[in-house]
Amino acid sequence: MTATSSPLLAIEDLFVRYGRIAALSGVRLHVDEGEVVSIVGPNGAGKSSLLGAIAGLVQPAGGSITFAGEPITPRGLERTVRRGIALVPEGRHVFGGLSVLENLTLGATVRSDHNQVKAEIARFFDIFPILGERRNEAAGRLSGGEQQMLVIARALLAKPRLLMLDEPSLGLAPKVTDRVYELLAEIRAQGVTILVVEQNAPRALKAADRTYVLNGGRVRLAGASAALAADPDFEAAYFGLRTEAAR
Ligand SMILES: Nc1ncnc2c1ncn2[C@@H]1O[C@H](COP(=O)(O)OP(=O)(O)OP(=O)(O)O)[C@@H](O)[C@H]1O
Repeated sequence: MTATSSPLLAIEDLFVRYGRIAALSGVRLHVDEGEVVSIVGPNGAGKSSLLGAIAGLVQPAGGSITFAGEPITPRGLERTVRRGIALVPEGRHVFGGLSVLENLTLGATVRSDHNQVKAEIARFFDIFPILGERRNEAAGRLSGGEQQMLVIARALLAKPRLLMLDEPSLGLAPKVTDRVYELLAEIRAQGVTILVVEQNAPRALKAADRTYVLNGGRVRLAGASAALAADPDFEAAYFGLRTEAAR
């Protein structure tokens, strides 16, 4: 058992390498239960590698990841889901040939409370009637925004303690992005902890309690999102420039 004050997710000195490429070099971060935490950074900063390591999909070259007091070792996604971690990867991976309903049902394969699952799917269709109306249509025919809602709902049906999202606003119009972030606020209100990766820094800073700025595989700046939004060093950290303080 963990002490109640321990973070839900704790990462110490994490290294990830792909051959000679260092994707992460000594990352340290934590996420407390009930928090929304964002990781922002440009292309190639190491954001997806970080989520991959937490999800047990990427083998770290060093360091430790602890979730709910237990070490995460790369043993595949199903094990991760059973642990209580759900990952919504970049790029809205719906099963295009399967129906909307079949996609949702797949998210709940680790559960045996089938009536509860049905009730949760019905609730989702209440919130997004358009997806309810199209429940028997192929998911591949939905718009990008609808597919994003569907993959988030599918991840939630595994009843995660930690929901991780990789660039949920990528390629979506601002209004659709608003809707995605409204959905995340509703999910947070249900008590789910959220770790969201974004290149869209203003959006992430608005949504998250705390933010880490990642660049070149290292955390360059971290703190309460409101404070970072006003920090004159924020842009320099994001773009990997030297900050005033470092000069
Ligand atoms: N499978 C891989 N093989 C080799 N290099 C990789 C692999 N995956 C990522 N990299 C490299 O590792 C570094 C970090 O990539 P990563 O995808 O984690 O960053 P990111 O911040 O998520 O970027 P993006 O926003 O472009 O997805 C980059 O230099 C990238 O080219």
